[in-house]
Amino acid sequence: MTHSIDTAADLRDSLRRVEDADLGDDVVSTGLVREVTLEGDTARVDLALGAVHAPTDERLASDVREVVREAGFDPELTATPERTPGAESVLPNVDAVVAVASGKGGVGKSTVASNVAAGLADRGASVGLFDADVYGPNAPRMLGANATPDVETVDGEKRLVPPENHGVTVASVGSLVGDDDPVVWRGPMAHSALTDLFEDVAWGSLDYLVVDLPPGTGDAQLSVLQTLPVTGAVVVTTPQAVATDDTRRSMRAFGEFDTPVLGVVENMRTFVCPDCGSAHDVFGAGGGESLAEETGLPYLGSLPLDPQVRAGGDEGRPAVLGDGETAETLRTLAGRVADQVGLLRRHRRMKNVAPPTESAP
Ligand SMILES: Nc1ncnc2c1ncn2[C@@H]1O[C@H](COP(=O)(O)OP(=O)(O)OP(=O)(O)O)[C@@H](O)[C@H]1O
Repeated sequence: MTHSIDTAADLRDSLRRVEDADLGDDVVSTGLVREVTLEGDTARVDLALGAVHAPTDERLASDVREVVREAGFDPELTATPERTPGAESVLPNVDAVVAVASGKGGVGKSTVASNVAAGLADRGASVGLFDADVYGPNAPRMLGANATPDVETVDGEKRLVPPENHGVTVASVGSLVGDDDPVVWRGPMAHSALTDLFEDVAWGSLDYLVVDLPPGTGDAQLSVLQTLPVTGAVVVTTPQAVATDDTRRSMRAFGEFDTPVLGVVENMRTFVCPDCGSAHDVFGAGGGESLAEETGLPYLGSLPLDPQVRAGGDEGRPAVLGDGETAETLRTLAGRVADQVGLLRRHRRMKNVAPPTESAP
C-alpha cells in the first residue's frame, strides 16, 4: 500500500477536513480525535464520538474513515465518549441513560419510551428499558415483554434476569407488584423500591438504557434523577397549553438536578382521518415546537395521533417496527434522540479539551 503521508501527526492534520457541523468546527479542533497511531498499513483512530448508532456520529466516523483511506491506510476506529460524570461508578456497563419524562399523565410518555427503545435496538444498539413509572407501569406491555423476570443466583446473590423482546431488555416496577395491584406508593417507599429493583437487575452491557419516568415532578421522579446517572431527558408533551405548562415545570425540575434535556417531542399532533384523508389538529398544533423554541431546546419532532401507534402499544409491537409514514417518523425520532446524546457528549468533549480558539490578530 502506498501512503500519501508518513506520520500520525500528518494524518491527524488531514482529519481537519472532517467538519462537525453541529459544533461548527473540524473534528481535530473540537478534540474529537483523541489519538492517531500508525502501524504498517493500519491507522488506528480513537474518536470521542458521543453515542453508539447515532446517525450523525456514524456519518462523522465514515468521513474519518474516508480521509484515512485516501491517505492510503486501513482505518481502525474506536470510540471513547466523554461520559456523564459519575456514570462509571453507578452503571459501569451502561453507556447512556435516557429518561423519558412528561409534566402530565397520558400524553404518550410510555409510547415514546417504548418506540425509542425499540427504534434504537432496530438501529443495532443494545438497549434496556427500565419502567420507573410506579403509577402506571405499562411500557413492558407495549414492548410485549411483560413476563415475570427469572431469578438467578450469582455469587450467592439473587439477580433478576428481565425478559427481552424486539432487542430490548425490559425491567419494571410492575414486576415487583401484581398486574392488578394498585400502585399508590408514597415517596420514600417508591424511592427504595426503585433503587432495590434497579440494583437487583442483571442488565448486562447496554448502549442505551431508556427510563420511563413517572409523570410530573413528584418524589418518584426525583428519586430516579437522584439514583441514576441520567445522560439526558426527552420531554413529551401534547400540543395544548395545559400540557406545555406542566412540561415547563418538569423541565425546571431537571434543571435543579443538572440533568440536560435532550429535546421536546410533541405527541398526538395531527390526526389523519382514515376515511376521508383530511388532517385534524385534535389537541391544537405547535405547542411543543414553540416550547422548544422558547426554552432554546432541540425540537425532536411531532408524532401524529395514529391508531397504528395505539395498536402497536396494545399488541406489544411498537409502531416504529412497522411500515408507513408514522413508523418512519418514529425511526427518525429514535435517531434524533441518539444524535442528541452524541451531540451532548461531543460538546462536553469540546468544552473539556479543545483549546480556546485563537483570536484574530
Ligand atoms: N401518537 C399516538 N397515537 C395514537 N395513540 C397514542 C399515541 N400516543 C399515545 N397513544 C395512546 O394513548 C394512551 C396513553 O399513552 P401512554 O400510556 O404512552 O401515555 P403516558 O404519558 O405514558 O401515560 P401515563 O401517565 O399513564 O404514564 C395509550 O393507549 C397509547 O397507546
